Amino acid sequence: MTVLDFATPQLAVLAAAILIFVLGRAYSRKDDSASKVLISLPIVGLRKEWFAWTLASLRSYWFTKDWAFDGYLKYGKANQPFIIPSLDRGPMVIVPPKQIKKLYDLPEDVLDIHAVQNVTIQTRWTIKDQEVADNDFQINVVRNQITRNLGTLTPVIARELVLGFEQWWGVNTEQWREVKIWDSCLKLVAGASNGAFCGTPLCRDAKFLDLLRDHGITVFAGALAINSTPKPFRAITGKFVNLSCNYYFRKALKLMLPVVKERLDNAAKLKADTSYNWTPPKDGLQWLIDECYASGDPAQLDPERVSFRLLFVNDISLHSTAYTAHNVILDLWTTDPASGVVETLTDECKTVFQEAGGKWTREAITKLKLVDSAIRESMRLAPFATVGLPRCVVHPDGVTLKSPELHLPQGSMLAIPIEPIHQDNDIYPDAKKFNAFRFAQPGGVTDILSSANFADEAAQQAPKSTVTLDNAFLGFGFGKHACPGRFFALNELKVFMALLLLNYDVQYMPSRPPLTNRIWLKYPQDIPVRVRRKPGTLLA
Ligand code: HEM
Repeated sequence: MTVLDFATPQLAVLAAAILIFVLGRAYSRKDDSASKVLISLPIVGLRKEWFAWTLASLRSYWFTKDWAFDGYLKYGKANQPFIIPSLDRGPMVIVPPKQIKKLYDLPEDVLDIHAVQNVTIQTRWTIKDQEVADNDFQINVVRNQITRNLGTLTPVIARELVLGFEQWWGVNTEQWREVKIWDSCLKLVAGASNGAFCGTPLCRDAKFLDLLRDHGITVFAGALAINSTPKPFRAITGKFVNLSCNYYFRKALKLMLPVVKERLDNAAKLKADTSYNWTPPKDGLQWLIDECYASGDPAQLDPERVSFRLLFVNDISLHSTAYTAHNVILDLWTTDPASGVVETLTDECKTVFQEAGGKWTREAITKLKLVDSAIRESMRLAPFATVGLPRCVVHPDGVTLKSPELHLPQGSMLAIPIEPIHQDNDIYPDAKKFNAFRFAQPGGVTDILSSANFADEAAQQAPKSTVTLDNAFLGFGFGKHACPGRFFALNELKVFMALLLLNYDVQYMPSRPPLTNRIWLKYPQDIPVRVRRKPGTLLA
């Protein structure tokens, strides 16, 4: 017997003891001054047991959704904030619906989003070029040029979606084809979005589109893994995630760099000589380059940095849009076929398309009111987070709420119970049901807003587009940091649905395939769906 053989059981016990202690310390919030005050709030999910916070944090991996609904019914609806432990974010103060407006309109120096976002996606490890995260003028491009130019971009998106559907869903009008719905939505959305972001050849390069998918998922899943690792060990997870993100970045860079360099070269020549024979394309990449020039900082024109900005816009837009498209498909083709919902939507698309002279333009797309309602309804039922929109109280004096009187100290992490609000029967009658036309009916919206919780909102009675924000529909966020890409996303989703409804049959599924819930996140399973091209179909 060697010394090692003898020592192994003792060493294992010692190592386990140290690990439990470190984990206990890491997840324990007792030393945290913010937590001391917050502990006075009701906590859902915490048991009276040893290492209570550690164990509750670990359980949050499976039970966050249950806790959010329990706490919402017990406290949130009575306008009482409550806490749920969370593996990756520590104790989260769940804001009751009536307090959302007051809190989420507070200035940045009181309630911060940037530091929280940097932690949420662990920019230190996931974003190779920190300048892209810190000086994020790609957001301006989304908010301004991309949104203002939807007229130019809509035919491009339609063209790429037609090609994408033909490639991934096929053109056979006789035989059904099985497609993995999540992956095919990712491919379709990546191609269409990049038609608008950077045009051909990249938007048709299947390898590039897969890399966008892989980089995005590595950033988000990697960040979740880092945040779920006890603090003393985060650098280990971080390094691993960093290597994975860089691997996909390098591969995507190889494909992006020649395109970006050519653009920068042409843009520089045009700047130097206005008679230079080149018309700048109207797309996201070109507007990014314009912003780089506008910054007055030559370092922004580095081709690798510009490429990373393009990749970053994909990171923040691809999965959320594909997730929504995938949910709308699952919601529509699990409605009762006898309800005629799919046929009504198809008729709307046919009428609008014919009136527009057989072309999908921005103007035509805005007329698809029923499709818009179906998308908003699907986003209501399946937001990507059970509790989301995290913010941190950063002001040294904290934040004091009135009725009920409550002080939230500096360091408090806030989040909104998105799914419980979206599924509250007092706000949305028959809330668990997918009612595709709920938001197209003025009466339906009035009923929602005149519910007891939202009586102060009852004035807004018009039917609501998916891009309209309110504190009972949080799919695109709320307040000044609500999604600036929502106009682009909705426009793209409507083109997507119109092309699908006009050109493909989808086989009805017996029941709505469930989403997977892990911590606060909801994500799709890659369900096979049977599709077939309609004969004599209308394309773009
Ligand atoms: C259906 C698709 C989408 C969904 C569900 C979605 C959802 C959201 C949500 C909920 C937020 C707010 C996060 C918070 O307050 O903490 C957000 C922010 C953001 N989204 Fe989207 N998004 C979508 C598509 C897009 C697209 C297509 C783009 C870009 C073209 C985009 C760009 C952004 C940016 C830049 C922010 C950060 C805004 C800021 O920090 O001020 N999103 N998105």
